[in-house]
Amino acid sequence: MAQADPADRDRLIVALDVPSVAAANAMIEKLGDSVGFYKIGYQLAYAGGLPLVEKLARAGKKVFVDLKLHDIGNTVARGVESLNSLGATFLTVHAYPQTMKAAVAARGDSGLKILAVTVLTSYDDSDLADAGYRFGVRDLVEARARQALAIGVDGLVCSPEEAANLRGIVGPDMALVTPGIRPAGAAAGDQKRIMTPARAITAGASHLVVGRPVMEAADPKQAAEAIVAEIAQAK
Ligand SMILES: O=c1ccn([C@@H]2O[C@H](COP(=O)(O)O)[C@@H](O)[C@H]2O)c(=O)[nH]1
Repeated sequence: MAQADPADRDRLIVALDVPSVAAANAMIEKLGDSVGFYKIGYQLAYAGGLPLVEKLARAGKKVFVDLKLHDIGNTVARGVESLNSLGATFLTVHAYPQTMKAAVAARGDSGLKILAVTVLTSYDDSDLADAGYRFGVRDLVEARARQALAIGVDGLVCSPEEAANLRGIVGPDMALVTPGIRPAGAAAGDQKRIMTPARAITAGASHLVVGRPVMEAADPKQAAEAIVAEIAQAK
């Protein structure tokens, strides 16, 4: 397959959801140049994977640390300070005002960008009602996006279903990072608010987060390359 434009390639973020550093290294090796941006979340970070952030950054890859911080402001700030120097591009916090303010203040000018998780893509309106919220997904995502914008957060994690509406609210520059991506025919799994890569890009997503459709593919490299090709066609 022809070499992808690095700008298109870096709009795909592959979630390294694996149980060990050895499994992560094997997948990174397998994916080679097809992937330029990786996400490290709970599973790998808690299995000793945080040092991989620096290793990947030194190798010229971008890294999204998806720890979804949420605690009292002081603890969030100290956590962000510990992560500032790893060389990551993105760090997630939950979109609560105290949490977002603490994270934005603590990232300073380190270069780390704070992303606020609006409403998890595995949630629908009934999940929010079960959790005691009086808002549906669309309204809560929008309210949190407006708060994040006012606080100076660098980007939002949302479903691609909300991307077009949020792009109109936050303007062209803020990162809209969308999990819930499923190539045509792929199993949704526990994701409830999903779109194909092409539709997500057209809707205004800046980055697509993809885990299982790449990680569990028979040929992960081919799966990643197909998503990058879809991004290139849709932009
Ligand atoms: O709202 C959110 C926030 C984060 N995620 C993370 O993205 C990946 C998606 O993986 P898939 O296998 O493609 O479903 C995963 O690491 C989640 O923790 C999310 O899905 N939704």
